[in-house]
Amino acid sequence: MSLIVKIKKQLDNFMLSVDMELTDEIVSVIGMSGSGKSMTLKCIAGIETPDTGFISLNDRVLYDSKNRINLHPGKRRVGYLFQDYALFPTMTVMENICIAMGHRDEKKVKVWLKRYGLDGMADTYPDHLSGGQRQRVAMLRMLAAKPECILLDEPFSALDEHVKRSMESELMEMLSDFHNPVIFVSHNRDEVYRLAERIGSIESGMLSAVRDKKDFFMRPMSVEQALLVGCNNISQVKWQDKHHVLAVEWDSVFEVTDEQIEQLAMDTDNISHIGVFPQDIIISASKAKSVLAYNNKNIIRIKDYKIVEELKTWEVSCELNNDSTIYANLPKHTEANMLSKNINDELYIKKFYLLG
Ligand SMILES: Nc1ncnc2c1ncn2[C@@H]1O[C@H](COP(=O)(O)OP(=O)(O)OP(=O)(O)O)[C@@H](O)[C@H]1O
Repeated sequence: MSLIVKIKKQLDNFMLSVDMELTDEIVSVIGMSGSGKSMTLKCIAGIETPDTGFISLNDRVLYDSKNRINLHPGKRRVGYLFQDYALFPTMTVMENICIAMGHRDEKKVKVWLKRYGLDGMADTYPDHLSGGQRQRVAMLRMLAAKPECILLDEPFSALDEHVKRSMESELMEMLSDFHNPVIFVSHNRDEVYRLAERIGSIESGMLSAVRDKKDFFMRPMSVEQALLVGCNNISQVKWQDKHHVLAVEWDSVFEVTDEQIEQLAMDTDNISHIGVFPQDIIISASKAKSVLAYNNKNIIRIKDYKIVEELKTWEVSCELNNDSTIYANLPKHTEANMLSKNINDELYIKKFYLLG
């Protein structure tokens, strides 16, 4: 079971370049808005045509610019689930699914409908279904066509928050019998972390190496990857010597260990920025002693701060002398009044990432 995609396509403002190989697994493609995620899926599905390259699915060539092969979308055996489901509005649920099967097997469809909470809805038209029901029909229709690969483009974005989670587990259940490649595009970090096994990001038009999801989330390597995984405190750096970098925007020196250098996937010359997750910042004075071992390194001095109550955390936005801002997160169980008493004028950085 494999999907090989090696394509280039000139878009309005940049060249999209994708080189990836999937087996029986769920890979998530993430990236900023407009980075080319949907275009990548459309090229695989055959709705858009790359300028050059090659796409194959289980050894069937879907697209090959050199040999002028460009299979019609209907012949690719690629299931594509859009954000807006695109059911045929003038067909009932039964008809929508049967047309994808290529034949009418009402008995089988009724079993599927029952299994996915759509019992008695065979004769209903899409207009009369809720968002979650339409989503289930679209998923069943996609699977009824027996695809050899599935592309999911923001499949839950049109659903209410409480429906999203149940649709997500239903989708995972449906996919548990699907031993073929799946590509999943979503803006929602939690969703990506739960569903995907590996992740790749599109940065400046280029798909990065597709990495294990834990590694991707815990060890961002570039500024874009850092922002995508929530490591949103970023500063440019200048090397002072082999073990020290100056974070320019924060006017602070950070000590780089040999271990960090060994773990780098790039040359230290290519390090341009430093990134810190909001949860890796210690802001309370009571903890200061334990971190004094940092010996005046990995400390950022602040001028002022504001505390904003978020749903799950306290967000502390700290203003620096040069007016830049650093965000720290504290668990919700920290009392707000304790918080304000304990904040001093220094932030202690527990962990930071060197970014290229
Ligand atoms: N047919 C086309 N020809 C050239 N460029 C296009 C075409 N369609 C879209 N684009 C451009 O391609 C870029 C990528 O669009 P795409 O929809 O793939 O982004 P995306 O990463 O899916 O964004 P979002 O997360 O906002 O959905 C956009 O800048 C868009 O203007």
